[in-house]
Amino acid sequence: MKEIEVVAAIIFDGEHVLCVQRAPSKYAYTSLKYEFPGGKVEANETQKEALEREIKEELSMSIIVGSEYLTVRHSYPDFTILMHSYLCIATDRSLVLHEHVDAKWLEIEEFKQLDWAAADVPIVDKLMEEKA
Ligand SMILES: Nc1nc2c([nH]c(=O)n2[C@H]2C[C@H](O)[C@@H](COP(=O)(O)OP(=O)(O)OP(=O)(O)O)O2)c(=O)[nH]1
Repeated sequence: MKEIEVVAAIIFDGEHVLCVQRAPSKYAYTSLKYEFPGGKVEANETQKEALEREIKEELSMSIIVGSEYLTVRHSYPDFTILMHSYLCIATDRSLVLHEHVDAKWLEIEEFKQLDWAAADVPIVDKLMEEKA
């Protein structure tokens, strides 16, 4: 099955983390799900460069990319993603939604209220365990 490499930013501003909702799409399993912003890694860029580029394109935000947090391989019915998540810091909370339909700054304890993309669940669980 086709595997795509994806980077995702866990963006902190103090105790709050940015959670964004995907737009409706043909794939029911990612349509309107919450995720950590990011996207596909292009040829000739590092994961860190891909993250900085995606966060600018999707949210007009700049971030400081820190350490890698968790890598998840998840198979959806039509493709597999290999997703690298990074701990990041927001330099400013202001953002513009260019692709997503909602953004929430939540404390980690509040994460369970959201309907997350399945690939994100191990990341959400790890953040929640470490916070507990
Ligand atoms: N960015 C991101 N993508 C995720 C997460 N969880 C998850 O299942 N995905 C999936 C959704 C998509 O199928 C894929 C990422 O592709 P994308 O469509 O966001 O990437 P992109 O911005 O480069 O897309 P494109 O429009 O250029 O094709 O990974 C997540 O937390 N963050």
